[in-house]
Order: sequence, then structure tokens, then C-alpha cells
Amino acid sequence: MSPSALPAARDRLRIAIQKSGRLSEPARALLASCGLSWRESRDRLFCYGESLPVDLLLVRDDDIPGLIADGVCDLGIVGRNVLAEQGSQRIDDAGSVKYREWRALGFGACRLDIAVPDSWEWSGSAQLRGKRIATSYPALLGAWLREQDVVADVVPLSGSVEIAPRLGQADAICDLVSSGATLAANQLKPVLTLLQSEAVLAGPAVPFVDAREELAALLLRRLDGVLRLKDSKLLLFQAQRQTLPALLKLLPDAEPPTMLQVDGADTLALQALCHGAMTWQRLEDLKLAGARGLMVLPVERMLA
Ligand SMILES: Nc1ncnc2c1ncn2[C@@H]1O[C@H](COP(=O)(O)OP(=O)(O)OP(=O)(O)O)[C@@H](O)[C@H]1O
Ligand SMILES: O=P(O)(O)OC[C@H]1O[C@H](OP(=O)(O)OP(=O)(O)O)[C@H](O)[C@@H]1O
Ligand SMILES: [Mg+2]
Repeated sequence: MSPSALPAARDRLRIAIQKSGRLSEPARALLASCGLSWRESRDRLFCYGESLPVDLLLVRDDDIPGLIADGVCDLGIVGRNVLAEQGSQRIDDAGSVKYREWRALGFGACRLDIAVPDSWEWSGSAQLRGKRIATSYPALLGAWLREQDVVADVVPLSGSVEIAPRLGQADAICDLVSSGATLAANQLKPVLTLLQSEAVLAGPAVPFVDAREELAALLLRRLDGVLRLKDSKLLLFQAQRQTLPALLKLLPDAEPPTMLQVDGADTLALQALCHGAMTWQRLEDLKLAGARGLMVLPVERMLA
């Protein structure tokens, strides 16, 4: 199939991801870990799915909500901030948003914050009355201001928002913050969080009515397996039966362990899938509580 002629047939799933930017590599890596592979096209905007009928469309992240709402793409990986900002423009006849967040993906974490000059003594949202607030998120900021009953002047900017107060364009800002370094470099401080964001898998609010439904379900099953195993490890050890209660207390993040009796009634061999980080400190605590021959193994795949 020529990449310029996108298929009209609905027996393939089409996923939009960011072409280049913070979310592009992690999004691709996550889909690849779900067993997807693609044939690269020369223009690198459309990648034909080889291992499964799941194609990739590489686009600007701002276009992803519209592509899903219009049915051009079936799913998309995009920041919750972008999805939420555009929600009010993507309404169906019944007044509901046409897409929804299917899964939070655990990368691209950031917050949408209000920030004010370091010199301000912050006393609360009423302080923003009559002020000019620069933002790339006018819909989210506008909705929040209405909720707070604060009338302020929203100054929409598409980027470099943090510099607006220094340029005299605005008094405060509302923008994405991760480390806080950009705010600090511009003598601003965060005072309120409007939204906690991360990359999400977005899809239509209603089910597919054709072969895509089964494909989407397969992808979600694999995705859930991958997300569940993030940071998960298989812990193997031996212990005396009477030490078990103390050991299990140290493993609150573990699935119920599999136990095997070895070497008489009192010695057990255990294996437990643990979802938290398995640090040296934890292993030392387990050893002190009676665990022997501790081994931590990576878990590659899981199908519940
Ligand atoms: N500082 C940050 N730290 C972590 N995640 C962030 C940060 N800034 C943005 N993000 C998340 O990454 C997403 C993509 O950010 P990026 O800067 O790559 O977007 P962009 O410049 O709008 O890209 P595009 O060219 O696709 O429009 C944001 O929408 C947000 O969800
Ligand atoms: O809190 P920090 O870790 O400093 O990150 C915050 C900055 O990151 C993003 O900008 P980005 O670097 O993507 O630039 P852009 O928005 O101009 O593309 C965001 O718009 C902030 O400016
Ligand atoms: Mg963008």
C-alpha cells in the first residue's frame, strides 16, 4: 500500500503519536514492547504495521485529539493536558466529549501550574482578579477562573510563556512545569496546580463496531501487562515457615507468593511478583527477617 493512500477499510487500527518531541520515543517504545512493529515509510509520517494490523501516524501532538474525534485515527498517545485543553471543542450531538482517556501511561509527567513573580506575596486565587495571565492553555485556564469566580485577562501564547511577565505582556502565567527550572530561570514561582498530567492512550468514547474492537482489546491486554510489569520483579527466596508472617509484612507490594515445601516441613521455597522497587535495603531487611538465597529476577512479559 502506498503511504499516501491511507486505507478507508476499518479492519486495521490506526494510532497517532507525536512525530518528534518529548512523547515520540517513549510512545514508540511502549507500543513496540506490546509486540508491534512497523515498516518505515520514506516520508516517515505513516508506518505500516507488520506484526499486527496496527499502523502509526506521526503528527503534531496538538492534532491528535482532533484526529481521534474526527475518526481519522482510532487511538492516540498524547499528554492529558492537550486532551483536556481541546475537550470543549470536540463535543458530539449529545454534548459529550468524543474521546476519552483509555489508560495513563506513566511517562511525560508534568503539571499545569499558575506561576507568579517571585516578588509577589501569594495570598490565593482572588489575587489574580483583573490581572493578565499568559498561557498556551486558554480553555483550561478560562474554565478554572470561572470556577473560582475570578475575572482576569487571559493572554493566549503558543510558546515561551514564562518570559511574558518580564516582557510586560502579562502579570502571571499558566503553563506546564516539570522540574521548575524554566520558572526559576524567569524569576517565577508556582502557586497553584490546575492539572496533573502524563502521557495517556486516548480513544473514542464509544466502542468500535468492526474488527478494530478486537484489535483494540488485544492491544489493551498487552498494554496492561506491560504497564503492570513496570518496576516489577520476581523475588525468589527460601525461609523457615515460622518467619513467613514477618517476611510478608515486608512485601506489601507483592502478589500472593507461590510456596513449595523443601527439605522437611519447615523450609519453604517462595516466589513472589513484587511491584515496587527492590532496593538493596529491602533485600537486607528481608534477610534480617529470615529470608535466605534471595534472588531478584526481571519479568519480561505477563498475560493475566
Ligand atoms: N517539561 C516537561 N516535562 C515533562 N513533560 C512535559 C514537559 N513539557 C511538556 N511535557 C509533556 O510532553 C508533551 C509534549 O511536549 P513537547 O514539548 O514535545 O510538545 P510540542 O512542542 O507541543 O510538540 P509538537 O511539535 O508535537 O506540537 C506535552 O504536551 C506534555 O504532556
Ligand atoms: O519545569 P521545566 O522542567 O523547566 O519544564 C517546563 C518547560 O517545559 C516545556 O517547554 P519545552 O522545553 O518543551 O519548550 P516549548 O514549550 O517551547 O516547546 C514547558 O512549556 C515549560 O516551558
Ligand atoms: Mg504541540
